Amino acid sequence: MDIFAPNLTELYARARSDMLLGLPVCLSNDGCLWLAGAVERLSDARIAAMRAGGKAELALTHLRAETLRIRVYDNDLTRITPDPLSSAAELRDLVDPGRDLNRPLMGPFQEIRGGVPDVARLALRLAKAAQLLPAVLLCPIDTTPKGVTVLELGSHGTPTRADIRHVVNARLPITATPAARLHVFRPDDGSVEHYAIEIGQPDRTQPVLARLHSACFTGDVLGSLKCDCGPQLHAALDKMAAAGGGILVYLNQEGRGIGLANKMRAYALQDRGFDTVEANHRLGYDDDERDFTLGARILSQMGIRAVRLMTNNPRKVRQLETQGITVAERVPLWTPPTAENAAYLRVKATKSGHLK
Ligand SMILES: Nc1nc2c(ncn2[C@@H]2O[C@H](COP(=O)(O)OP(=O)(O)OP(=O)(O)O)[C@@H](O)[C@H]2O)c(=O)[nH]1
Ligand SMILES: [Zn+2]
Repeated sequence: MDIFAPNLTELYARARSDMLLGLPVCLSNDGCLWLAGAVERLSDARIAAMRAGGKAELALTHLRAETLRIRVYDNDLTRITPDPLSSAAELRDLVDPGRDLNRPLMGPFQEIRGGVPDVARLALRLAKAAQLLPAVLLCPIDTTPKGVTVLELGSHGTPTRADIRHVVNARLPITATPAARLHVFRPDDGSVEHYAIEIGQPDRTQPVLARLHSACFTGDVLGSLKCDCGPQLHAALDKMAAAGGGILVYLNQEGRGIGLANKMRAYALQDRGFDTVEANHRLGYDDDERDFTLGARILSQMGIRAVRLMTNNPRKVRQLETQGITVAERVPLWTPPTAENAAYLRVKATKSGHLK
């Protein structure tokens, strides 16, 4: 095997980057070839070239389909035949919920049944991994155009979770305590880095006070009043400092894993009356796209086997436990609600199963 040839993890990472660049990727399934590109990023010229053969499918998640009242035949996704003349902007209109209310009479849509939904499923997965709107254009082709990344379905399987490596750590005195260190972790699939803030010298022979915090640029950095992230972050660090030790894993899964651009799309929908869960669904995303197993792997690498986890979210507890980290205790982490975040916190409790 050619030592410079990308392995499966590296190929998927390339395909994800291509999607983000607006380049189609080639998906090969049982000898059939498809070009697949994320609608959000495709130019008119690339769409025209992809559709040169005359056939095309537009794939959306079932959640986006439900918003557009499109029938779903493939459980988690739907495929429709796009208008042969539709421009890049018109396709984007269809997939971007920010425009739904401007164009209330979209449709009727021509659903596609049969065929191979697995190709669409993989393409949607790549668009999500690139934190784009989960909507892809798929066009069958005869030969792979030069330079296009090729992924084969089935034969190689899909890559398992990439390893994550400790890169560096250094002392970082912070407001909560001068006794803090920042560790940086880097996944092998070229995705975003994650951090761990180690407070004091936690006793690893006992369950360690820990938190998995998900990035929230608006709350953590700007002090947004729409959520409780900033106050939770600082309360957690203060409690760890008061207890003499702890580890806060800072996962760069902004917006529950959909990225800041999509979170802001969701906020715009919330200003039109949708709640935090409904807004994600209208985008085509699940309400929570985070992978907490990353947190478990970071904790394991730091020599942590058991934790007292500061959270109100039972999913975090479950996912840590399935990854072999013992959650000896769940420590509630409440901050006083504000007029701006009360409704958001209520929806987390009623729809997302957050505990009191
Ligand atoms: N998509 C979306 N993400 C949001 C919204 N409000 C906050 N977030 C994100 O939600 C996440 C909140 O993370 P956490 O506080 O770690 O998680 P949690 O599920 O609330 O659980 P605990 O705080 O541990 O109880 C962050 O990634 C925020 O960016 C929203 O309205 N929509
Ligand atoms: Zn937040």
